[in-house]
Amino acid sequence: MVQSSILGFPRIGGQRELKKVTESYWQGKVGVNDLLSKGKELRSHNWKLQKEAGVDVIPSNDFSYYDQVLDLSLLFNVIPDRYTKFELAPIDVLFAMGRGLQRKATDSTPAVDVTALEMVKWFDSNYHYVRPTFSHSTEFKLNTEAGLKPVDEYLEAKALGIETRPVIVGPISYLYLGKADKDSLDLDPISLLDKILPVYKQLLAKLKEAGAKEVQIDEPILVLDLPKEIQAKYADAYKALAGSDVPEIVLATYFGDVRPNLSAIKGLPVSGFHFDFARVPEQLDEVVAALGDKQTLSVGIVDGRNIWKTDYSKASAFVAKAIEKVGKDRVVVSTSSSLLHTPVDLQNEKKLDATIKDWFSFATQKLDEVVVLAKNASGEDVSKELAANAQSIKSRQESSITTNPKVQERLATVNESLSTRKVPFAERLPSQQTKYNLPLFPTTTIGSFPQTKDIRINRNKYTKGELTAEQYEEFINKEIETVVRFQEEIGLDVLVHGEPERNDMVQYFGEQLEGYAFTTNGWVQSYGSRYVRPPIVVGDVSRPKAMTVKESVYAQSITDKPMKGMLTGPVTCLRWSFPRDDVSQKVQALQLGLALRDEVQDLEKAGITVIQVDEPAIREGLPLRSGKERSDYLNWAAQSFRVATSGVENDTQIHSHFCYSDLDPNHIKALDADVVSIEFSKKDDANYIQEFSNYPNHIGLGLFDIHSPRIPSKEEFISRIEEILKVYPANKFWVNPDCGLKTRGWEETKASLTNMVDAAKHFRGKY
Ligand code: MET
Ligand SMILES: [Zn+2]
Repeated sequence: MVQSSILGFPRIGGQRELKKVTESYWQGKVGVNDLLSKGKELRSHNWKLQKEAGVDVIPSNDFSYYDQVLDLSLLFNVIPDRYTKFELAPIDVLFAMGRGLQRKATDSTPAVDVTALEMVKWFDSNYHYVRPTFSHSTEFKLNTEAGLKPVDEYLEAKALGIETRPVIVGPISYLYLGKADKDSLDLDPISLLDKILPVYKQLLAKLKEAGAKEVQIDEPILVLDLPKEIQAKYADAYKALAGSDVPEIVLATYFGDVRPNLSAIKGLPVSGFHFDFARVPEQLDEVVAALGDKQTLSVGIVDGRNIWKTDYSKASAFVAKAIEKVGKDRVVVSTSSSLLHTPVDLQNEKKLDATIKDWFSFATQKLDEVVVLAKNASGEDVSKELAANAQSIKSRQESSITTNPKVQERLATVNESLSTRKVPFAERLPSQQTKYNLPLFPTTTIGSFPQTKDIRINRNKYTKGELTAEQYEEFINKEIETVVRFQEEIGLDVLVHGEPERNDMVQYFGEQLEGYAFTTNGWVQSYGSRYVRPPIVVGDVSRPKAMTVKESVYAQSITDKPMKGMLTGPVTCLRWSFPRDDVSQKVQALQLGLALRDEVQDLEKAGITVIQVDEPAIREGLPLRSGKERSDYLNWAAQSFRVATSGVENDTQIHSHFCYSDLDPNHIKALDADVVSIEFSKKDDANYIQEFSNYPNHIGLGLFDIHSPRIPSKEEFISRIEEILKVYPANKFWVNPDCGLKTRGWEETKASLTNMVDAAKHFRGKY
């Protein structure tokens, strides 16, 4: 019998239950018991769902209140000292590491003020993990203060009558994805392997004691270009872990091609491997050749990263090929990765066009997909399911919704001159300086201001038809005015309108572009309690009419300061959508570039001549391995940005913005934006800044963390700027936060920005 499995299920709940309860907990509206019992309820719901769908191998410990990597850090006691000195409850230590904590002293508790740990993209996905941060004083041990999460959750499922396979990130990936803390910069995390292995071993032994027969250990770094030294660690590490005192180990990789690292995993004492064949089907022959004769092969063929229905006929043929090679008993049909990256349930979509909806499959539907494929491979009769599936696949292939000849004709006109500004930066700069006459250390923000409850309520009312278009516009204009007046009051130089009309920086555009479908409830976790609702590219993309001009023009009309127009760049629109799988990403990005080019030019015509085109997702789209695919990507990514932005006059100032992860300075330079803001507050890396010192275009290095409610003082800003000035010149130095402020409250926003502007003024006095 061929078995079915999944590598993980979304934990947020079909109605974002996890977000609601976590945020209520942070606000002190509910207690820790409410939080914990909601978590339990969600886990139980998800396990039962999988059981009822007939999934054979059901994961546990895929749940998390914030991030599964952070959970491991807490469990292994990888907790920098700065988080332990306040005697916080374990769950609060977890949240403090994840998002920072600033709390006034009370009679019984001391004041707390700690920044968050660094948050980084999980491979090429839009999920973020909290980076394990090690120092010489890190003392690995099982931190049992809050129980032992993997064991407790295993037992919790068992009590419901559900046998599960606990999942944890493996030791080499865990260390490799981490970094040294500020106080221990000479420390190479991987050197800690021998110290962490016994703790992993202890944990595995406890799982075995609890009854777990098998664990899923994720080693996703095996799809990266790994240095030989790292590859070489696998053999000994897994020899140390495996044994009769621990459960069988299934080692899982995903998101890419494992072949260049096959030597690292060949012969490991594990019971089986999981590979991502949805992404890289070509690796089948070679990975099979590397298997031992008893090792199982988990065939990740149902895409955990996208929402398209699996083509049963293709997938079955693939599974059959795998079976032919290793036999039925050793094949498990699985999702390519955890389903964390897909929305919970298509059935929650009431508004999707029925034809299009029939092309999709969300996490809950993917459960049925692995089950049907496994049954089919086992010889059970699933002919009804196969026939229905064939019908949906055909309907999509033959649909006219997906093609627009006009878009395709225009795409053919894209060339070098369409993607290059009229003159180089050095010649644009003087005309921009004359036009805007900005002081040294010009201050600006990244775009969004707090998305208050009031904004959400009014947007909701408008969506439901309870507000007319005029009423809603009036409301938005009032919000814009508040934001504009505040910025004038504290003396910011280049203003923004605050983006109150936008639910999300990608969805907002997706909803206005042709070729897109969007969901009402298709939430996916991005980080912590922040979820996004990616729109879906279903066909050729075009822009029927202006998308942002009205709000920007209104904002400009009420101030004399320059008003920055705000757009989301083509690559980010694509990366934060579910892309088509029937045409290349390059084609989709260039189509978006053309649509945005029209928007940029419409803004310019309307008098908005500072225009920011955000590209925070360029980095995450970078193919995980170096080589042709990566260099091609960099070319088309930069080109689509330039297609969008190069049609403007010399004195129009193009800004761009990057956040979330280290982007190679060369990739930023390839965009030729006049001003670039880069998230920087948690980086502390002088070498990185240095890369820009000889770059003529202007840079704003993010000066404070917008993911945290904490307020940096003016002095803190000053010393931060002083640090940067040691390696970066004052004459092209912009002053701005890390990113947009939409997730923050007004109180901290006001205080932080005021301090930031005051610090800029301090330096103007000195230069
Ligand atoms: C994730 S980048 C966000 C940029 C956007 N303009 C904002 O301020 O919200
Ligand atoms: Zn950002």
